[in-house]
Amino acid sequence: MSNESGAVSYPNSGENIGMGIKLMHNAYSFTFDKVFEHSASQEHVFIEISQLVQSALDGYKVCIFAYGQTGSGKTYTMMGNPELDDQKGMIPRSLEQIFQASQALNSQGWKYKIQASMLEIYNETLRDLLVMNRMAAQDGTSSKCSIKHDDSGNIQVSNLTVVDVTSISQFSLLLRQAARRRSVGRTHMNEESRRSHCVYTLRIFGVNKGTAQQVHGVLNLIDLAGSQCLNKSRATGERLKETEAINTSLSSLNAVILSIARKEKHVPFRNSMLTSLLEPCLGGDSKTLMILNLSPEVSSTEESLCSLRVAARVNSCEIGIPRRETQLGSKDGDGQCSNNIMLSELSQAFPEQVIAFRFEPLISAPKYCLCCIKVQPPTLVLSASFWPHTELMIETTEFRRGS
Ligand SMILES: Nc1ncnc2c1ncn2[C@@H]1O[C@H](COP(=O)(O)OP(=O)(O)OP(=O)(O)O)[C@@H](O)[C@H]1O
Repeated sequence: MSNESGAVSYPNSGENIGMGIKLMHNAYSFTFDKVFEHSASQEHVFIEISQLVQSALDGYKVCIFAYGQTGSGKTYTMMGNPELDDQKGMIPRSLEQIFQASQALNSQGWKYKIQASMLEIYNETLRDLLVMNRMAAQDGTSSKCSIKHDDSGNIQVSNLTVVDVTSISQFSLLLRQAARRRSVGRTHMNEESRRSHCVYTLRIFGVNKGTAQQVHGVLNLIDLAGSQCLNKSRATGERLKETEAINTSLSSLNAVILSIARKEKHVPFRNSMLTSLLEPCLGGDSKTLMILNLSPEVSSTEESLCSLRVAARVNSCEIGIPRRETQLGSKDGDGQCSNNIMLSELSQAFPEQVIAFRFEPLISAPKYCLCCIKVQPPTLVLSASFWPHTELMIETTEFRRGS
């Protein structure tokens, strides 16, 4: 099969196979963690991101977003056709994996609760895609969604419908409902263009009855509206207003990415709804992955080059250390752990390096096993296992961002 499609080609020798992409016959060349050729299947793409999805079940905040020019295949990649096995996109596949993996963990004492919410940002307004009474939401008689920052810097969306999801079929129904409600319009570039940014959120709460360990992970899957040159779009009226709003919010996203890449003190997260909502993913302790969709047509070269440059900048961003949200609930009687003592001992041993910790009583070990994940800049993680009245044991493991 040819390794060239329109203005885009892929190196077929050397160390960049599977990671390199070239535009306009080698005029511009880029390298990313992974580059898929146009013939790659949905399954093939999902294999690459499945480990990241899995880490939401382990208690991480995970954000996966698709970026690219209008008509380049973002919605196809993220949603695809959920009814057809080979065309299912990342969103239905992620939910299936979360459900299957959570069920497999039942045998180890884990019980999970999964909640879903779905919203779109249309012309700088938040719209709840799962609200029961859509008419009331549209005519303004129901409470409007808005972004709230709590005292600990976390972001909440007020008045957003959150649904407990108990099966894959129920989630599919919610996806269909959201897809029907998402703002779609016909444009010069795409028959069915999504005119909004869409955020699908899964909150995952896990409790282990045996160990009293709790995890709270979040999986954000985001299908951004497509960027589009105004003069190419031939948009007028409502479509023009939408295109301007989309381009403005994508410019804000680019400004945020540039600011993070330059390690500036002030990052302009609050300049748009999109960047306010993405703040915890881009500026915090999440594991974040960007999927860039490109149109291979020669006529799209200019847009493709802009998108590739944005992606290269994202690739160079250091967004912080992913943090796992997990804690040990108290256990009765025999199982009571002296957490505070152990933690303070450990913190004294390694001041300012302890960024996260988890308790994992091993089956055959004493109840007081503490596993501590420690970070030593730039990329080394020390993990220490600690039993009271025994020596601190330290081992080193390599730490990779985004894995
Ligand atoms: N890999 C693919 N295989 C088959 N069809 C595809 C693929 N990628 C995109 N398409 C088709 O191309 C068209 C445009 O794709 P899609 O709507 O996903 O683009 P988009 O980037 O989401 O556009 P917009 O930003 O305008 O919403 C759709 O008809 C879609 O089914």
